[in-house]
Amino acid sequence: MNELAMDHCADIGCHEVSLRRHGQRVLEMISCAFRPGELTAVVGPNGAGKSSLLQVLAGVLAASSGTVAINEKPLTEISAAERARLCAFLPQSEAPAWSVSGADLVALGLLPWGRLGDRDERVRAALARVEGADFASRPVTQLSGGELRRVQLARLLVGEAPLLIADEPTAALDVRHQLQLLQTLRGIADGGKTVILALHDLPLAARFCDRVVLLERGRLRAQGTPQDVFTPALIGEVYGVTCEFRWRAGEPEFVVFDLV
Ligand SMILES: Nc1ncnc2c1ncn2[C@@H]1O[C@H](COP(=O)(O)OP(=O)(O)OP(=O)(O)O)[C@@H](O)[C@H]1O
Repeated sequence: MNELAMDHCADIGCHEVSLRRHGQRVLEMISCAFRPGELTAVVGPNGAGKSSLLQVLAGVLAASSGTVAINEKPLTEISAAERARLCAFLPQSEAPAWSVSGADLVALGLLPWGRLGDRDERVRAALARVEGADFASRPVTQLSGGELRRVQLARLLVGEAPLLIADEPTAALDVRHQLQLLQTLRGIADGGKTVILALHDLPLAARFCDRVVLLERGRLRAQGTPQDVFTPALIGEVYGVTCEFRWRAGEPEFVVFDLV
């Protein structure tokens, strides 16, 4: 058996989750489920609650009420060490605290599994997935924004947690690396992992994701397939734009016409 694969799959669900931050209600009675084999995009306007929801799912923030459970076990009953083996999380932004090499930063993603004989090989393979071999020996404080993000993504990908949660993973990437990342994450989901992403890029979400969770001002506005959720009426209303979504052989063409 693979040395890392202790938990093979992760069903994660939240039930009536609400969250208050500094007295402000930022999530209100959110219920949704994420299954192995699925790539889900959490979308919505700025401030809708995407990062907050991802942090609650990853156990970084505790819900004010409601429950989050992985494989039907409440997150509150899962130890931090066990959670780290179940869930790899990439926050929206994260400045490097000190100047380690790219390879050492990626290797942090293996910490939940202790010392591994093939650490270096795993780190090399993860960096290769983001075309980041050249960053292995570079101090991370000397990388560009997109290069650093790719190293952080390699850290997300290096372990074998069955659940991957990434907050705006494509935000700093050029178009080639956005496509490459979504293809990689699609393949990871097809391999049986549960993958949840906050995304602003609706065409990318439509093209690669199985499911979309649409948040609006802390509430769950819609969830379903991209074709269910990405309708001009709904997206237009939630984002305050006029837009057109056309579907051609399952591929979306999305055009924003104007502000409303
Ligand atoms: N640390 C914090 N303390 C208090 N309120 C916060 C904090 N972080 C976010 N908020 C508030 O919570 C709400 C949801 O923020 P969140 O970051 O989850 O939204 P988001 O959908 O990820 O937005 P964006 O697309 O801009 O990243 C917003 O009203 C925001 O102002």
